Amino acid sequence: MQITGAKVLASVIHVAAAVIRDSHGRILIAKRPAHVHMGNLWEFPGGKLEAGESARDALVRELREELDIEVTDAEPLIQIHHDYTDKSVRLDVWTVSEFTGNASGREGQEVRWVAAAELINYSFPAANYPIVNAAMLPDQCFITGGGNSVDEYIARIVRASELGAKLFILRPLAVSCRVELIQQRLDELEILDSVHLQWHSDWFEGDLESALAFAGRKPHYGVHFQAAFLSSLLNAKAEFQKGSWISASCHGSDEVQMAARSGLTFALLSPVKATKEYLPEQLLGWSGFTQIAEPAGLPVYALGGLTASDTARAKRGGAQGVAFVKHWWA
Ligand SMILES: Nc1nc2c([nH]c(=O)n2[C@H]2C[C@H](O)[C@@H](COP(=O)(O)OP(=O)(O)OP(=O)(O)O)O2)c(=O)[nH]1
Repeated sequence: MQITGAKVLASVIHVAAAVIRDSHGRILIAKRPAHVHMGNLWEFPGGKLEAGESARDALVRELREELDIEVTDAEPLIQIHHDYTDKSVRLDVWTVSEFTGNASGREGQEVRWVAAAELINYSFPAANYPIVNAAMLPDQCFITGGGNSVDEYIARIVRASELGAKLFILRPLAVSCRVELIQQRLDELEILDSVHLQWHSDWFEGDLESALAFAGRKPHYGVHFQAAFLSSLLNAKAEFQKGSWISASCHGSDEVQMAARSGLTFALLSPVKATKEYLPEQLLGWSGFTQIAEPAGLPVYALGGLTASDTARAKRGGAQGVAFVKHWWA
């Protein structure tokens, strides 16, 4: 216990928790008992670290004790620091896709396998908002180039989705084209029902309200903003519609922190590696990226001179995954 002035602060409780996925991509959630902290809310299974225990070891032990499963592989997903009124927690969240055994509530707790998109229909503790986003987001984000013709633009998106792309940031075409035309063309394509489309704010000439309203049109729509919009987004936070994904491009620690405070779904952080637009001294490199992304408290994609083959490296460095334009659009 630490005493600062009139305030008595309990030390931070360090917790390891897991987003456990089955072979259908469903995620396991458990209901916290009524009498405990954050009782009756849903959680990602896990628990407190014991003295001297690593987060990974605690995760393996807790999942064995609580669910009767044996973890065979786990990778870090996101770290969250959250101050509740009565305690502060640090949640080390991992993705577990490989385990043996049939998960059951060994301590009598209700457990449920749910589709990632359904997570927003469950009540979690306040700290879990970014964890739910990280659980829903894929590990690659495809940013479109400008495109000189509508047909070519649509064909490239279809081709990428056929190859497994799940998240796109749609930048406006280089030629004049109304957003409704692209929307209509994309809505006709069944293959795009299961992908997420982040419409770039440039489609709306920087009009925040129109952009947010557009994002609310369909469950798989969202809107992506340049960093210049971050302070307006902080003010507009209350207007974000439940389920709409709102994202922003960031270039440093202050911007990423503002994106997190605004409650954005995710951020892009660049430039990690060399691109034509940046001088060598402006590059973050992987260590610079990790310093900003790891404590950010929201999912962050690494961007700048990267391709899909950098995904594992990015995740090791605290990223949700990688974002890229050139290697799929050129
Ligand atoms: N496991 C888990 N804990 C969470 C989540 N979100 C969240 O705010 N928490 C908080 C609630 C608690 O304050 C703390 C976890 O403590 P806990 O009481 O479940 O830990 P434990 O199983 O080791 O508990 P105990 O029986 O040993 O007291 O973290 C979550 O998604 N999963």
